[in-house]
Amino acid sequence: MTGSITENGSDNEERFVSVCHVNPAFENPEAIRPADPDDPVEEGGSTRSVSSVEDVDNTIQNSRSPPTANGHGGVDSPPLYEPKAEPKPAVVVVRNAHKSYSSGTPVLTDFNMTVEKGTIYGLLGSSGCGKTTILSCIVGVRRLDSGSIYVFGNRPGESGSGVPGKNVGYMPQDISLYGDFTIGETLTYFGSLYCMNKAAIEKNREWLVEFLELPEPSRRVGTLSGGQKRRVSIAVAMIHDPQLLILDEPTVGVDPLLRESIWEHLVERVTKYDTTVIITTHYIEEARNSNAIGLMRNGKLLAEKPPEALMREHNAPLLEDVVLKLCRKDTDESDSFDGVEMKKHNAGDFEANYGKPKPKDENLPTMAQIDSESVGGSFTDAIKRVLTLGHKNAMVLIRNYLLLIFILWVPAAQVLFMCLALGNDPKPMKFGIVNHEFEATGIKDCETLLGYRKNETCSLVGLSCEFLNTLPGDVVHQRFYDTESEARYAVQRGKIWGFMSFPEEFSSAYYTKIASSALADEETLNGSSIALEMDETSKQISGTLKKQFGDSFKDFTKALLVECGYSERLGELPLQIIDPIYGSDNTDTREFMSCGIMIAILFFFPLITAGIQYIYEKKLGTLERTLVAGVNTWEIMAGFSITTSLILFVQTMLALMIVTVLFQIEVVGSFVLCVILGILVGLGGVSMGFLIGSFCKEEVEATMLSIAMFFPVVMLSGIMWPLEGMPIGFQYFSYLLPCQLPSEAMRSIVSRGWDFSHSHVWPGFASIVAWIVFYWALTILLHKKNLVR
Ligand SMILES: Nc1ncnc2c1ncn2[C@@H]1O[C@H](COP(=O)(O)OP(=O)(O)OP(=O)(O)O)[C@@H](O)[C@H]1O
Repeated sequence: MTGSITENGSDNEERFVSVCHVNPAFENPEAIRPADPDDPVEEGGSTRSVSSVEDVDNTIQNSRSPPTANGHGGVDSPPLYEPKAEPKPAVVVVRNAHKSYSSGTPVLTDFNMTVEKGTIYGLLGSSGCGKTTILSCIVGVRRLDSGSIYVFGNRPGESGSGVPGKNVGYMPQDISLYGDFTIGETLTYFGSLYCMNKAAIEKNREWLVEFLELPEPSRRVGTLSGGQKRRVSIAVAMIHDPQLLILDEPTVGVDPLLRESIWEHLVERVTKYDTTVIITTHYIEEARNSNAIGLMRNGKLLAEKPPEALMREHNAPLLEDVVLKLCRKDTDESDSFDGVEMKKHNAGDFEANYGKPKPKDENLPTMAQIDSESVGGSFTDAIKRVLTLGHKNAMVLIRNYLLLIFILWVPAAQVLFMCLALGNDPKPMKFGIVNHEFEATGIKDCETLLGYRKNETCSLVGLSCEFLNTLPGDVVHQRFYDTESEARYAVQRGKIWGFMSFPEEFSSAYYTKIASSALADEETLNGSSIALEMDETSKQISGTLKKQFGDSFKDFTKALLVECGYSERLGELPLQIIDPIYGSDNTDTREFMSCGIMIAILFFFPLITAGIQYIYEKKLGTLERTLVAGVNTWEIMAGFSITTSLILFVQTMLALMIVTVLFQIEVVGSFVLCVILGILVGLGGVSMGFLIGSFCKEEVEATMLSIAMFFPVVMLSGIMWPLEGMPIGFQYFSYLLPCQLPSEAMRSIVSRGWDFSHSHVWPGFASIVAWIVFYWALTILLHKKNLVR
């Protein structure tokens, strides 16, 4: 949008057009012809253009000799109307404004500005001098470090200023529109944000499409050219007929004829409806049509006067010359301070008009007041805006339906993968057997031995094989070895997890032990023991194997006792484990983990997507536009939450179906409670996503932060491992995490069937609601304090 001095006339077509052909149009539209890069303007024998403030600055930097006035190609055409002599009440007043960004370099230094009601104020200045910064402070999306701004007599954001809100129309420098929306949808969306009724939106929309020569309203914004997008952006700023119109470089990339008609329309608006317009432009001569010019340089206002007065005062036929002179003067004054720009702001022009500014507010010019009726601050309007935002979010998702399908399925797919991989009892496990009973009987395999046993009742041969036969084949893969050293070597080679060895006299000794345990001697006791040697490096494997051996041995003993005419209860431990109260004998760790996993995924996935979407909207500029439309942070969050709740409903249902249908985990309690909890947890994630999105600048930052939080939260919330397994301090700390109590509540509903009133259930709901409130409060506070990056 800006360019360097064009020596050959072909560098920057847009600007070139503005210099050579625009201004005549104001006087003589017939003189307009399309831009021709090969049609440079003669300037003192060479072709050059010094029409933008950039050019002026560059000219000063590059050579201290000014270009001749009549060589600029600008035409000494009169402005569209004469400046008005009487001072009018001020709409925008800026006093002693200071602002710097995080880099620390001051962008605004002692900046003063006054914009009168019903005027066009042309803010000129080279690239990077702070024009956009001051405009964003005026519309209330940024704050000054010090100094004050008054809009319609109030500070931006104060009730009554209507700014941000209905009283201002803001066209940011960037396009800041949704590429997937059509032109019609875009205008309807912003019109609805201003709570306009359908008829008014329709009327203004039709007019703007015609006036700004927009393509047909059904065209998607993303498919338009840069200039067309810019015109849609102007239309958005005007859709609600605001009293204050702030346009940041609206004429860049716009056809000269259209540029002329935009200016004409602005003039008409100002004269007919007393609208106030602040416009920035790099095309100096274009700004002659303003009532007042504010010339900015390095964050300060060098002059603020009607263009005619400036030209008269500086005895210059062109506004460009005035700008040049003022910039040169400023540079000279700065240089006189040993090259350090320490010159205090020259507020002479400003003071001549409005008196010496004081830190207090008493010297403010009379303030224009707005019609308080027009400020859309009612609760009904807020609800309308929330619904409009919700509708917009839904449209964005529907337009990206592949993304929507992905979003709906991802949590369910993650639950599926997690449940497939985690919490199952390990199987099969290879285990070695050294059976010395084979040597005693002379039979070398269990199959033959068991064949013998079948023909006899209470046979005291081959009990080792009887026991091995009770071990489930899909859990324990048995591998036979002749000696312990062979089996031990196999363990050392990592081929088996351990081995068991049966003594030669195992059958008779074990029978003696169970039949007359009180009389059993040392030899009998030794002979009835099975020795286990194991690789204990994996507690899950060795623990599962030991449990399996214990269970199978109990079953084997009971069967033997019955076969030999004894009560099977002799084979039971004194510790009787009766039917479980909750869960079942064969409940695996997956059942324990699945609820926590579901909660963790339903929290973190929306967290990341919300954070990324928020940052995307920030970068796109649509968030800024929405805020300038008077939408509050809570309304944006509520609008997003409406759409997300529907998505979360589907996500929770799908995740629960995976758990119940595919993994056969029965939901003993209320399914509805589970769904509500899932949605609340997702909303908790969304709320935290907003918080993260507020202080992260880039999507990658938000993603990395979310990933960094995922594992600690999951690990410390008792999802993978019972809380009792953690150091006591961490156990208490885990109650402060957003997933801990909801996981416990979900587990209690699913596995134990407890209802909402249970002390393990309601705290899960209460804690996630508290977290949502906390995240919302913090996000709103960040926005209020302007700490959003
Ligand atoms: N968010 C930000 N963080 C840090 N620095 C910023 C930020 N926005 C702007 N700046 C810096 O502040 C200075 C003024 O920027 P600003 O956008 O207000 O200039 P401008 O006059 O509007 O420029 P242009 O005409 O090119 O749009 C520039 O140096 C810019 O790099």
